[in-house]
Amino acid sequence: MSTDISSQSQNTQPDGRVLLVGCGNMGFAMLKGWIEQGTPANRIDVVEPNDDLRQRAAGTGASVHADVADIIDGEAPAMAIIAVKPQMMARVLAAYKPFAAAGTTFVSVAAGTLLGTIEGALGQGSAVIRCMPNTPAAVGKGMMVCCANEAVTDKARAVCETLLSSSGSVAFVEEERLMDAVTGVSGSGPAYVFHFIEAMAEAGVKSGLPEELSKELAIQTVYGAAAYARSSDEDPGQLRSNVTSPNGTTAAALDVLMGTGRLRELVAEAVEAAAERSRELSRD
Ligand SMILES: NC(=O)c1ccc[n+]([C@@H]2O[C@H](COP(=O)([O-])OP(=O)(O)OC[C@H]3O[C@@H](n4cnc5c(N)ncnc54)[C@H](O)[C@@H]3O)[C@@H](O)[C@H]2O)c1
Ligand code: PRO
Repeated sequence: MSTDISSQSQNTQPDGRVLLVGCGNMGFAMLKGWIEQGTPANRIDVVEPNDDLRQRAAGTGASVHADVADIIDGEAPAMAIIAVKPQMMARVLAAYKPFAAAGTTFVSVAAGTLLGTIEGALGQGSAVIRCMPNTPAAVGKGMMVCCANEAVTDKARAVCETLLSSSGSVAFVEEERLMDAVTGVSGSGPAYVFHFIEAMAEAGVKSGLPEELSKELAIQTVYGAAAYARSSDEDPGQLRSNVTSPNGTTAAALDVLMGTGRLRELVAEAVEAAAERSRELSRD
């Protein structure tokens, strides 16, 4: 599903500034990732109306603005990343139409907002990429999945990949409908994993561990297992099997987790619920 465009010989740095619109949970996670991974802060503008969040963004060195009016008469950015709530997209995008007309490529991270809806709000023929990131982007370990409309040039696609890859892994899908399932797995996924960490830590306490120690064991176990799965040639099923001695402690636990109607079914149900909510948002 990924498109490897990073090997193209053309320059994939943006020919201009990068604009981030909305610097809440997801916007700030991406901003932090870009800057920590080397994107120069002095090339980034942020529009964020909330005073505290704008100050937080300013702390990265980016130029911050309370309102689009502060920048709309200036140079159009090469790329504008829109990270506001899906319900606000139409109103917010309308204010950025001049940039779209001037050739800015827009990257929307809004769940469930279709490429056609975004293009409609910015003006027909506008270049739009839909992206589903996740918050581990804040530490350079995000998963960003993108889908571009026909107006996006190969150069803009490559520039988008370069920018986003400073926050983690990037993949492109050609079929937009896949973005709903992507949202259910990697977009919302960190919340499932954080919940699993909470559950492991609570279970440790119930089994007699001190709270802080139990939390540390839960976090380090998830972190270590993910890092191992990432670097290993063996698939996760084999890695699980390697932990599981016949009739041992892990087997006793997996008898509980892998029973009929247990974790696999529960996760499938949760992922499908998120994907269905993404489809619903696209119909709003
Ligand atoms: N949080 C996640 O894990 C996550 C993951 C993937 C995608 N997303 C998507 O990211 C988007 C933002 O989600 P969030 O969780 O960061 O929400 P959030 O509420 O934390 O952030 C949205 C920000 O937009 C700002 N805003 C409101 N009006 C604005 C305007 N006119 N101009 C500029 N900024 C404005 C708000 O002040 C707020 O800080 C959503 O569309 C969501 O679907 C979020
Ligand atoms: N957070 C957003 C939501 O919950 C989109 C994916 C993760 O809607």
